Amino acid sequence: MSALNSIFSPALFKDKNVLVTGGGSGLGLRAAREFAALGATVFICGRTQEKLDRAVKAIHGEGGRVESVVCDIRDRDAVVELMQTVSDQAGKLDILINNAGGQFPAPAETISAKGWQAVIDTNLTGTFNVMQAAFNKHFRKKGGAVVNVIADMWQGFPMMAHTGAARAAVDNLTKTLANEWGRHGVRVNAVAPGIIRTSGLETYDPAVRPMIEEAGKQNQAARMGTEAEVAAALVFLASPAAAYITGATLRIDGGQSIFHPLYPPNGERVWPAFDDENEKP
Ligand SMILES: CCCCCCC/C=C/C(=O)SCCNC(=O)CCNC(=O)[C@H](O)C(C)(C)COP(=O)(O)OP(=O)(O)OC[C@H]1O[C@@H](n2cnc3c(N)ncnc32)[C@H](O)[C@@H]1OP(=O)(O)O
Ligand SMILES: NC(=O)C1=CN([C@@H]2O[C@H](COP(=O)(O)OP(=O)(O)OC[C@H]3O[C@@H](n4cnc5c(N)ncnc54)[C@H](OP(=O)(O)O)[C@@H]3O)[C@@H](O)[C@H]2O)C=CC1
Repeated sequence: MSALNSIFSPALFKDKNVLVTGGGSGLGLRAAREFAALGATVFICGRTQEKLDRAVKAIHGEGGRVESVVCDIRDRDAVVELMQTVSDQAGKLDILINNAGGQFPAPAETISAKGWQAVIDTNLTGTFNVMQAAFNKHFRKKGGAVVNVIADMWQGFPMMAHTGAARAAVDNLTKTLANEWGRHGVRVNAVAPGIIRTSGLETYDPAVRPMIEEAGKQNQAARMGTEAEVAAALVFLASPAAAYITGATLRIDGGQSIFHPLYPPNGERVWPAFDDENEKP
């Protein structure tokens, strides 16, 4: 069935139910399409009905099974209800892709109290709300797999102090919950995308886009990542191929997070003569 040229077996997620938060757009939508194409029944959630409706239409158009639920992950009660809806409609949840999130670029000194709180509530508390509710309703008894989507914040996250702090916290939560829930058969991992060309980037102020375009080339691939490249990692970590992987964070960033001044991106070299010497046939 797959219109996505997936390298994974088409029945990989047959009889599996997957929840993708923020599945109405960008990375979440791409992941939802991949899971559906690989046989899963997919639930997507987000705050905006129209976005979810468009996503459902797209996945149905590809022959996939998908349901949508409007839910703000910051609202604990709504998240508990979301898990009940999955239970009522599908009986169980097997995989959680904790992808919903967002922030706004701003120098730290300008972030308002409300702005800080909104980003922490969304990316840290919201992500925790969904994991906790999924565990209590579904995973405690039957196990499952969680993949959290965080960000490349290992060198700090200039212009993104709020989300850098929240994502570092989720990196740590990933390890904590992998330990706490392992005995219940639950694996908890994360992916850390670098800069990925998605519709999400278009929500940012046009004034910062040139900076993002430039930052997107600062990696060994010298380009932004694609939604498909992140979705492939999400599928892998959620699949039985990753049965022995838990508490890990996979960086999908073309090497952005391991930037080294001796080997900057774009093939530039600090000592070209040395390089030329080595490259003689
Ligand atoms: C910088 C170079 C490197 C770039 C690397 C990029 C890597 C990451 C990319 C991505 O993640 S892609 C996109 C993901 N999608 C988004 O980020 C979408 C946009 N973000 C959101 O919707 C966030 O979830 C939100 C901002 C937390 C929205 O929360 P909420 O709906 O509650 O927001 P509001 O009620 O509108 O605002 C609350 C509070 O926040 C302040 N605020 C919002 N936007 C801005 C802004 N652009 N600049 C300054 N402040 C902002 C807003 O003003 C409110 O505070 P007060 O004004 O009332 O004090
Ligand atoms: N693109 C990139 O370069 C990178 C992205 N990321 C992260 O990856 C994830 C996906 O981003 P991307 O696809 O690029 O951007 P999008 O903005 O397209 O995706 C974010 C999704 O999350 C949903 N969402 C946001 N806040 C909430 C909330 N409180 N409750 C429920 N759903 C919510 C949005 O839907 P709605 O607004 O309808 O609620 C939207 O569908 C985000 O966490 C993002 O920060 C991380 C690193 C880099």
